[in-house]
Amino acid sequence: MSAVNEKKVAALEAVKYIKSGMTVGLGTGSTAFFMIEAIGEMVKNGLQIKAVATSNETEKLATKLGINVITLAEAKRLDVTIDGADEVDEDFQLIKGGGGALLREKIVAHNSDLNVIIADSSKSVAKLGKFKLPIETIPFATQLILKELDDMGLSPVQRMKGDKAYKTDENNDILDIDIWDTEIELNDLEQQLKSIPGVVETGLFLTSTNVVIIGIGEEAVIKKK
Ligand SMILES: O=C(CO)[C@H](O)[C@H](O)COP(=O)(O)O
Repeated sequence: MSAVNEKKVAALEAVKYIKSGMTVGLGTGSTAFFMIEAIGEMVKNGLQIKAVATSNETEKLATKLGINVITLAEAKRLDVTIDGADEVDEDFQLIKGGGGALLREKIVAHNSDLNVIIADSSKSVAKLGKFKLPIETIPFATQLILKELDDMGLSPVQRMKGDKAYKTDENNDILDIDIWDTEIELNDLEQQLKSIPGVVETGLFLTSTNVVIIGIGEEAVIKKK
């Protein structure tokens, strides 16, 4: 079965967590797309929810599908958030941010009672780091952070869109770094990266995930913490 179908299988399983009256966090990316599409159908059939979007792209799609999108400030707290991931390991640790929405995604996950991650089978890994870890940086500091991360042996590459720097929804930059060979433990790495002034957030999601749903062939495999 194709990755696209596996994404859909995982998304359709995840939306079973959503009930009327809930406030729901909507993730970003091609897997989250199927979840948002399914919620749009459920809303047409009478489901009543409020939703917080993790990106402008997700907000646009959700609004188009008739989902009631509110701000995080209005929501205050979310019942459940469903989002994709670039990599997920056996300990529910993630790399996220391939789609550039890691900052809002991490804020929404932090403010959610339950975090459900959906992915196709290629995202399930024994060790994080084949996928380059995205780091969101303030443009004023980006070039100096590039040098600092290079000195740490993390081979940073600034993400580009054509010949211009890629910009996040918050108008920040993204540096993609190579953590595969680093001997720094992931929690320490997260702390070290976050301690560099100008680093806004990293794509390491180490503790927020409660449920992982992986599409494997026709089947949705559910793992709970
Ligand atoms: O973190 C993300 C966006 O910032 C996405 O969840 C991640 O990149 C996975 O995307 P996709 O479902 O398209 O593979």
